[in-house]
Order: sequence, then C-alpha cells, then structure tokens
Amino acid sequence: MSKQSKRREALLYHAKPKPGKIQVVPTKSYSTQRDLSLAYSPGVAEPCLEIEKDLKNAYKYTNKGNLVAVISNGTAVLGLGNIGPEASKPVMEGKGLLFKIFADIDVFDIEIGTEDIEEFIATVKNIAPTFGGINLEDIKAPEAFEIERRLKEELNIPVMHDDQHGTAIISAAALLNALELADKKIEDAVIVISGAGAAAVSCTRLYKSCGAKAENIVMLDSKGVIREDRENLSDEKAEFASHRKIDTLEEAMKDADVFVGLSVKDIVTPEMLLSMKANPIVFAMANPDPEIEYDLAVKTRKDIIMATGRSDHPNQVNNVLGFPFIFRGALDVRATKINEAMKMAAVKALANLAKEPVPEQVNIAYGETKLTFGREYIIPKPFDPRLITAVPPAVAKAAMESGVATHEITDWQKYQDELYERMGSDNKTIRLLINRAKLKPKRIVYTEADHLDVLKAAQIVYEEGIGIPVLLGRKDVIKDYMEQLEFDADIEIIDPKSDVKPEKFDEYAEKFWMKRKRTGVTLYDARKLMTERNYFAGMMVSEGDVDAMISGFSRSYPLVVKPVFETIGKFDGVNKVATTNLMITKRGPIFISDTSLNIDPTAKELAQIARMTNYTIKMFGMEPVIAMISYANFGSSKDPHATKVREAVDIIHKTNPDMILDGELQTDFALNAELIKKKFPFSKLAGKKVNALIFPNLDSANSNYKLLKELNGVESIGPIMLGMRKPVHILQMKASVDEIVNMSAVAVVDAQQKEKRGKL
Ligand SMILES: NC(=O)C1=CN([C@@H]2O[C@H](COP(=O)(O)OP(=O)(O)OC[C@H]3O[C@@H](n4cnc5c(N)ncnc54)[C@H](OP(=O)(O)O)[C@@H]3O)[C@@H](O)[C@H]2O)C=CC1
Ligand SMILES: CC(=O)C(=O)O
Ligand SMILES: [Mg+2]
Repeated sequence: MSKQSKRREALLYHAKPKPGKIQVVPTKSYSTQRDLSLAYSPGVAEPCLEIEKDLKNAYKYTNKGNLVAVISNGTAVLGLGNIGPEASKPVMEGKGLLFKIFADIDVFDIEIGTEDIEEFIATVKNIAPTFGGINLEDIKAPEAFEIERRLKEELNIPVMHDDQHGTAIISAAALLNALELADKKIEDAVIVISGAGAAAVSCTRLYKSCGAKAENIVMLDSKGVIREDRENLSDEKAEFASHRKIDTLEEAMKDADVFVGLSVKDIVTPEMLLSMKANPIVFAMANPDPEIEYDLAVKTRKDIIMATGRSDHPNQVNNVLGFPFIFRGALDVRATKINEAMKMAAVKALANLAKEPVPEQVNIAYGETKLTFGREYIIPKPFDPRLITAVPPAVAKAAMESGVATHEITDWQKYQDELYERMGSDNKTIRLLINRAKLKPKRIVYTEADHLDVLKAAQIVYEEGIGIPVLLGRKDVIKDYMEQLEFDADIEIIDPKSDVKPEKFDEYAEKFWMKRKRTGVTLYDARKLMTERNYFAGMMVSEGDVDAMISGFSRSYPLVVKPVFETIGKFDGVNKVATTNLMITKRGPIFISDTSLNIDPTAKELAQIARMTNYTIKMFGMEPVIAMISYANFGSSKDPHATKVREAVDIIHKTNPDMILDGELQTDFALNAELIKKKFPFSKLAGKKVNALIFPNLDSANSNYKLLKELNGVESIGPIMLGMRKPVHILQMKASVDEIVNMSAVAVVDAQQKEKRGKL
C-alpha cells in the first residue's frame, strides 16, 4: 500500500462511521421509570451518602476502581513533537481503546491546555477523585519528570508516566531476552541510547537496575553525546553523562553491543550498524518512524536482533504491552503507587512469557506459522491472550509484598478466573472443556493429517496433553510438515492408500464386509473402501483401536457422514443422529440443535434431538435448561408447525420428567428468564437461564446459528454429532486450527463419557 493510501485509510478509520475511537456505554438497565429513579434521583442519593461516610465506598458504588485517566498536554506526541493538546487526542483515545480491549479498563482521555507545570499538576489533582489511576502520556521532558514526581507524591492513586515506565518495562524485558539470544551479559554490554527525554532516561535507569554498568552507557540528545564536560545539563542528563571523549552517534556506535533509539526517525545509517559488534541489538523505537527502517537494518546486518515500536514488523517493542496490564494489577489491589518492585515483576513476567510456547490464536492473529522464542520473537505479541493472566497477577503480588496495596487478593486462582472472565466467557467454556479432556486424554485419529492446519491442531492436542493423536494421510507429506512444525514426537502415522497395507487392513476389510454383506457389499468392495481414509478411520474407532475420530476438514459433510454411519453406526435406540452447535455468546454458552442433519423432524424425532442435546450439555459439565423453539408461545397457535413442537414437549415431559425443558416458546421469551417467569409462571423454565434452543427444523436451526456467527461474530464449536455409537466429530470444511483443537477436546470428553454411559 502506498504512503498516500495508508494516510487515507488512517483518516477514514478515525472519521467513519462515527468520529473518534471510544464512547461511553451505560452498565445498568435504563429502560423503565423505575430504572431511572434508581440510576438518578432519588435513588442515586443513597450511594452518595455512603461515599460521604467513607470514601472507600466510591470503589463499591461507582466505576472509580476501573477508570483510568489518560492525560496529556500534547508536548511530546509520539515522535511528532509538541503538536498541542487537541492534536494529541487521537493518541489518547487510542490508548483508551487499548486499555479496554487488552485489560477491560475504562478510560477518559483528558487533554489539558497548558504547558505550565503547576497548572498541569493542579488540574490533574483536582480531577483525580474521579479515577482509580492516572496514566500520563506524551508530555515532554524535563517537565514530565517533575509532573510525575509531584503527582506520585501528592496523590494516593497509582500515577504512571507511560512513556517513561511502560516503555522501560517492555524494552527491559526485550533487552534481557535479546542479550540471552546474542549470548551477551548485560553487565558487559556497551549500550548507546539515542534520546535523553522522558522515555530514554527512564529506560536507562531500569537497564541499570537490571545490571547495565554506567561506564558502558553513552546517551545522546539533539546536540550529540552527553559528555561529563558539557555545560548546563539537566539533572537527568547529568545522571548519564559519559566520561568518553566522543561527540557523535557515529563515534558512539563503533563497537557497541546495543542501540536503543527513543529520539527521532532516520538518524542511524547502515554504516553505523556495520561498525557495531557481532550480534548487535538494535531497538529503534521512535514512533511512528524508527531511527532506522526495519528492512534496511536487517538487510545491512544478518546477525542483527532488530526491534521497532511498530506493529508491522517482528519484535514490536512498544508500551502497549505494558500499561493495560500494569494498571490492571495495580487497580485490582488498589495500589497507592506503581513502584520499582511492581515494574520489575512486570519485566520478568513479560520476559518469561516470550519463552513459553505460543498459542495458535496468536500465530493466526499475526499470520505466522509458528512463533517461537528467537531473534524474531523476543517479546510477546500484544494480542497474546496469556498476557492478562501473566502480568497483572505478578504486578498485584509485587504491590502487596512491597506494601502499597490497600486491598488484598487471597484466592489467586479465583483472581486468574476473573481476569479470564474479563476477556469474555468464551475462554472459560473452552478452558473448562480442555481441562476436562486433559484429565484423561484419549486416542484420536485425524483422517486428514496431511493438511497443515489439521496437523498443527494435532500437535497442540499432543503437546497440551488433550489427546493422543494418530495421523492418517500421505506419510511423506505428514513427515515433511512435522519437521516444519518441529513436531518431534513418536506418533503413529498410517496411510491406508499406500501399497504396503497397514497392519489391520485385512482385518478391518473382513469385519466391514461381515457388517455390510447383506447390503450388497462384497469382500472386494470392502477392501477397496478400506483404502478410503474415512472408512479406515471409522473401522479403527468401531474396533476400539482409537477412541475418537476427527474428519471433514477437506471433504463435504455427506462424504464423511456416509462412511462413519456404515462403519461406526448409531447408538442403540437412536433412529436418527443429529448435530448441535455450541455458541459462545456474551450471554454465556448456548447450544443450538439440530444444525446440520434433519430437515423436518417429526415430534418424536424432535424429542430425541432434545434428549441427545441434553446428554451433550451434561458432557460439557453444564446443567441443561432447554427451550423448544417455535414462532408461538404455549399453545398460542393451533397451526401444525407449533403443534409439532408442543407434541415433542409432551413426549419429553412423559419419558424424561427430570429434564428441565419446556415450550413451545419464541426465542426472545426463551432467552429472558424474568419474562418467562412473569408471563408463564407455570413453565419449567420460569426464572431459569436457558442454555439450549431446539429449533423445529433445519432451516431455522441452521440459519440462526449462522446468523449469530456472522452478525455477532459469536464463536461456535461444532457441529457436534449427537447419537453416534462412538465419538466421531465432523469439522466444518476448512475449520481453523483453534476450531479443530476445540473439537478434539469435545471428542476426548465424548469418549470419556461414552466409556461410562448407560443410555441417552
Ligand atoms: N516504542 C515505544 O513504546 C515508545 C517510543 N517512544 C518514542 O521515543 C521518542 C521520544 O519520546 P519521549 O521521550 O516521550 O519524548 P521527549 O520529548 O521527552 O524526548 C525526546 C528526546 O529526543 C531527543 N532528540 C531529538 N532529536 C534527536 C536527535 N537527532 N538525536 C538524538 N536525540 C534527539 C531530544 O533531545 P533534547 O533533549 O536535546 O531535546 C529529547 O531528549 C518518540 O519518538 C516516541 O515516539 C516513546 C515512548 C514509548
Ligand atoms: C508508544 C508511545 O507511547 C509513544 O511513542 O509515545
Ligand atoms: Mg507515548
């Protein structure tokens, strides 16, 4: 994309559909007169009086505990300089967006129209009662130092100048990891710092706390090297003045191990890079344009470990990785400060996380095949979902241990769960499922293991201990991919098509023939079918040589369903199998049935679908609460469509009186526990939170689950097969790696349940 079109795209993004990037959203109901009398006068007086009695109650009755002010006066906006408060607002709104999406913290961005230190401090102090924390942003040095120092001293909520400490924490974590990869010690490293402003001074202080030696550091500002013999140095610059008799960046870079840029764009040349020691570490962090372009730097030195502040290259060393998570931890223990111990805890948490295996969703988010700790991955990526449970607890613990917390966390597991919860309930349901699978992993045959994404999923399943994969497909392709993915494990690989027949080939063919010989199948046909992967895998499951089967990645549903019906078959007493989809909605998990198979089920078949869904919900460790959906409510229509659903409900009420199921109901009633209670107090669902919707036919079930997926971006697990004799699960074509992993966990849990199951 050209510079011009990038510019246009950025402007359009900010202008449309609404100007700006954040808005205020009410968190309480406001639709009735009663709601309003609670939200505002007279009800609102009650919390006011409670807070007057004890100021701590502000955390109980208002959003103070989760509200951060992002405050700037626009004097050092990114690397754009002093562009004024109004012009800084897009950056401050951007910080607000990042606080929200990464740590669920609400933000008011506040741009203050003064460059006077005292006026600025007075303004922040006067508005501080509103907030749980203050994030100072893009205020130029040296004013930034005095402003932060005073506000920290005079306020009892955490105050952090992000450009100083956020940047210091992230870059220190990245530096420690880069030094480890370059096999260098921080004590010996010769470090050049370009810039002597807010970010540079604070970063350098933290590097010293991590072990860097003052005599090995050279700092430069706009006038050149800050030498001891230079006159009129500010206190901060004097702190880093060098004894070396050099003046220019060019001289400083010679034989340096590390370059850290927190200054302006394009001041580093290829020649300077070439003059550095072997395995140079270069963090060109000026925004939006670095001190040297990423591509030019990596072209110049093959042995470089290169990072920028930008998201469009590997190794983004940017304070976005810090401020959301540092404030999350500080707010959750109501810390009065963000101190050195908390900062160091964040450095270690970030540095360590980069060395852990990377979740697939991070690879997908960044279009990578396999991120692993190394020169192009020295620091976690901002979209890594583990950050929320890695950094805030470390920061909160450090706050408690160093005595600045005013609220104690005692149950750390519960705190971790709450952090997950903040990021949406989707993680929770899937996590529960995966944890269940891990309790007793089962053998899963992947029929299309010669597809990269299937193999990637099998690798995750294996490495996470969710299941034990058996891989079906072309052996050479699978082995090639395994090497690419560094999937180094002793895994069974079977190719039913190969000339050398797999061990059980003849036995499976014989057994299949015995099953199907009265349906026109000959032994010759059976042998031919066994070369087809879905027949072979089906027989593996049927004969108990594996516990479950995952297929359908590259073939249409009917092409997979036929072989599995013929080999595995249905569970005793089941006339027709069906499918359900688990939708991970904001309201919580909801099962929708039958999404894929029965076009127009009879009342009896509908009852069976409900029973099978009931069984599956229990398999997920949830209590089923099922609504039978129609366009009518409890007999309001005598039309045969509504009558069919009513008949299905009658059947269940007779055969399975313990099931919490009722209908027929319209979807909006079904999803509103209070409404059912009010209008239909006799119903089994009155006051209950429905977690399954059985639709009257395939049209409605299928359209509804797809509508949820497409319009609301709701994640879906499924279609999950209901009523098969043994666990077999068919993916949607081209399912994502995460979807395959989730379906594998379903298959394992299904196998665990089928082991001990009596009847549906
Ligand atoms: N990647 C990240 O996460 C972050 C990146 N940054 C980037 O760091 C830069 C500085 O930000 P910040 O510290 O807040 O701003 P400040 O205004 O506080 O500091 C800017 C510093 O850069 C120095 N400088 C200007 N021109 C040159 C030059 N040609 N050579 C060497 N130094 C020079 C200035 O020197 P003098 O003192 O003489 O004026 C000053 O010390 C910005 O580009 C910003 O985007 C900042 C925070 C986070
Ligand atoms: C990232 C950031 O805060 C800056 O460049 O100023
Ligand atoms: Mg900034």
